[in-house]
Amino acid sequence: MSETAFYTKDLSVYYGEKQAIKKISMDFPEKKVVALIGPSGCGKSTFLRSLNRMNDVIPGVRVEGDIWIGDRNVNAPGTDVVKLRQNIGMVWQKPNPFHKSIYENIAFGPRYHGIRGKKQLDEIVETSLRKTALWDEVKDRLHNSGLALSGGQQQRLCIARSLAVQPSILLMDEPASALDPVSTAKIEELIAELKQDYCIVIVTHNMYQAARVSDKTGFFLMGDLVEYAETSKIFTNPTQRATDDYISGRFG
Ligand SMILES: Nc1ncnc2c1ncn2[C@@H]1O[C@H](COP(=O)(O)OP(=O)(O)OP(=O)(O)O)[C@@H](O)[C@H]1O
Repeated sequence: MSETAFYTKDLSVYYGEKQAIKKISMDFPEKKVVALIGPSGCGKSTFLRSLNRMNDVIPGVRVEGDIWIGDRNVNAPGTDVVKLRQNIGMVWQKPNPFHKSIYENIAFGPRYHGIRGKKQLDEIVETSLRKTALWDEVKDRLHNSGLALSGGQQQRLCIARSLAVQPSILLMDEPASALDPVSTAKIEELIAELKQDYCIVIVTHNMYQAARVSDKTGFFLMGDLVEYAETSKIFTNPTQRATDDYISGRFG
């Protein structure tokens, strides 16, 4: 049995009057991958973004309920959101490196959090790039722009950038949907490696991908969490009719 990395309790998210997430309670184990699946508009991304308070920046959003990491409630008013996002990293659908060198993309976060020594920053850059299997591909051009990399490399750079500030949880919103099949396979391999050290939550439209990379899967429908179980169970023997209909392609 894994320890719980964090969990939500009755988490609801509203856009104005519209309730997009309905009282979701869900636990996320350490060193496991959890996939969030469901048809377009069911609330997967809204739920994911609420986990590190990214929804705070969207006007008109209201959040109710709790997110607990140990004995700290992410939604408590006194939460330091910068520290929170250091601990809960985020990778978006489209790779979004800074308009900076490969080195600076990685060093930016640690420097922001107070690390100044060149030797230490060099080490963080190398370790982060090694963790995302990019080091050998870029070690001779660390001072070239991150934007000169291929799409797949840019996405791995963005993952490396998240890792550089030593998170314990990584949120990934369709991290491979903008990539070609070879780059997608590399991201999936990387997820399998990274889960040795991190709790990973991934939103994906691709059910094969959910089945390949995740240990647990949650099926969302119209803001509800319909079913949440081991991935093998969800894909072979779901208990809910709606889950069965979705995974067998009868809707969505
Ligand atoms: N900024 C916003 N303002 C108002 N409503 C929004 C906003 N973002 C999302 N919604 C609505 O909230 C609901 C959930 O959207 P969300 O993007 O979380 O779903 P999703 O399952 O991630 O969809 P997709 O798979 O298409 O990305 C949808 O009805 C959507 O229209």
